[in-house]
Amino acid sequence: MKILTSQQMKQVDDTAIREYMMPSVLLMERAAMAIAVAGKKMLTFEGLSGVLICCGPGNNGGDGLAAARHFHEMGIPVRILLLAAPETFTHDTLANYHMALKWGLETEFYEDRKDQLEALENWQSGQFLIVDAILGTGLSRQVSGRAYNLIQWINRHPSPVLAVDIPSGIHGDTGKVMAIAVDATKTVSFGLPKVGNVCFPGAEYNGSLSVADIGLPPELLIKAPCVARRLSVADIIDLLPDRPRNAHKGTFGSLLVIAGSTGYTGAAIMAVRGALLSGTGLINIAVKESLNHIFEQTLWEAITTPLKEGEDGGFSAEGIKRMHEQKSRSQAVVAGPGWGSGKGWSEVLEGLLSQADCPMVLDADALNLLVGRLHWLKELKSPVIITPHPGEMARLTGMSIEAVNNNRLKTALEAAKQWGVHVVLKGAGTIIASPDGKAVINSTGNEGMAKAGSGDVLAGIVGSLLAQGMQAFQAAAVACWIHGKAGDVAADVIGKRSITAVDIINALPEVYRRLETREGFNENHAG
Ligand SMILES: NC(=O)C1=CN([C@@H]2O[C@H](COP(=O)(O)OP(=O)(O)OC[C@H]3O[C@@H](n4cnc5c(N)ncnc54)[C@H](O)[C@@H]3O)[C@@H](O)[C@H]2O)[C@@H](O)CC1
Ligand SMILES: [K+]
Repeated sequence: MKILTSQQMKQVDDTAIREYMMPSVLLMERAAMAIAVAGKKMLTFEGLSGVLICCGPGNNGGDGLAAARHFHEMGIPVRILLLAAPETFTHDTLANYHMALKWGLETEFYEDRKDQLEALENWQSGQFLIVDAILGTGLSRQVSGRAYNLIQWINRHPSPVLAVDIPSGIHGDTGKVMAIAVDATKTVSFGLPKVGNVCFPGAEYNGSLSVADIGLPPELLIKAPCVARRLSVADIIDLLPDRPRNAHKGTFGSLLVIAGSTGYTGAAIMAVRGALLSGTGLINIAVKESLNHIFEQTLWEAITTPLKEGEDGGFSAEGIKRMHEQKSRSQAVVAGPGWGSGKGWSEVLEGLLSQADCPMVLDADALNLLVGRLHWLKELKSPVIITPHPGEMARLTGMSIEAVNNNRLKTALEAAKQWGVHVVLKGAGTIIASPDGKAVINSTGNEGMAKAGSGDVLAGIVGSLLAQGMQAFQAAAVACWIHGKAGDVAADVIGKRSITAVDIINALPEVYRRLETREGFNENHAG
């Protein structure tokens, strides 16, 4: 599914209005009907007896005013709170304001007075639904003053909240919370989801997210430029490499994992286990000689290449030579998990990047080594995928973690373009960005996966799919989906709190089994 910026969505709306002769009030009417249908279900489900609709001056408020008519026609008591004077309304919002009056509805101005809100609280004995039509994709500045206070009141009130298009206060292009945002129970977005609906932190505020058809011409939606996409189960099934019946282990590629050091052997083991269970034919793990016995004993299915150690981490010159020989026999490399901070690893990394003759995943300590050495990524011969979490991304870019998180999509896209690598910016709603400007926002996974070792498993899955011949961007996006889904499957069985990286690994077979048997997964648009 496509994800649009506010501007891209507006372009679609404008083209529908100008070139497809769709009156803008008709689009608003369809949007309002979708809100009324969703709202009616919430009223029934929660046993509520009225709808309080909070309307801003823009078209988002117009959707709310039009929805008021539909609720009224359904016989549901409606109360309309206006945040701005009608003189400031957009054309269609004003039209719907007048229609609401003609339909016999009353409106009241939000005075920002305590007694007004106290009186509201007891309306319908407090049993009402709140419709948030304060701000939509036209949000352009920090929320302050009366709008801030009303949103604060909405968030404190026990009523369920239905957000129109996007929760008010979430920036449509970034997902950033503009000082405050409505914490919705459900959000109905129109046409296609906006970045703010799917990018965290904004995505957290949707509650459950659905996308309503408001009658925009299908061919316009198909042609519409988008800033990112979201992969469905069908996409994942489509993208996964075929497994021919007459395959041999060479068919499924050979992966070299360069990982682990004293204190961090677990990281290497988890990366290899993630890769093993993702279908690679042959896995070779390049490790320090002194640690070899650990891998021999724990990773029966992998081959180990014990290498002479360097003075401060990494390998000796002879060890590095052997590592390159092994690399030349591999279709993909995973480097970095559990390296530790020894300076010797920088030689290993520089060598890998200067002779990058197969696709490579750089994770964890390999990323820390790249800080201040991003020029090593210049003139890469093969695709490189980096998998930073926001902290690593902040160190790599020199931005603050807050700045990274406030614009995750743009940060990943710009880094990918500037450094010429594929970027997997981890965290809720992982962003996968390519150097040529493509992006995917991942929909799977849960907070239970925020545990040490989880990233190592992901690096292993990406490496495995690369070794099986997938293109770098697709391998990264599919791996993130599968990794997240394994976390979701694990959460279903043991709950989120207790999930460990090993549980994610153990859930991988079930994820692949369901994909292979095309067994349905519950799609969750809100991710
Ligand atoms: N034809 C269309 O374009 C359609 C638009 N639709 C709705 O229209 C919305 C977009 O409408 P608009 O572009 O009018 O934008 P909004 O309705 O989001 O509001 C923009 C207004 O809010 C003000 N504003 C911006 N930031 C503010 C802040 N922080 N605090 C207080 N006021 C602020 C602006 O000055 C402007 O007056 C969508 O989210 C969707 O709900 C739907 O009706 C479907 C069709
Ligand atoms: K809204």
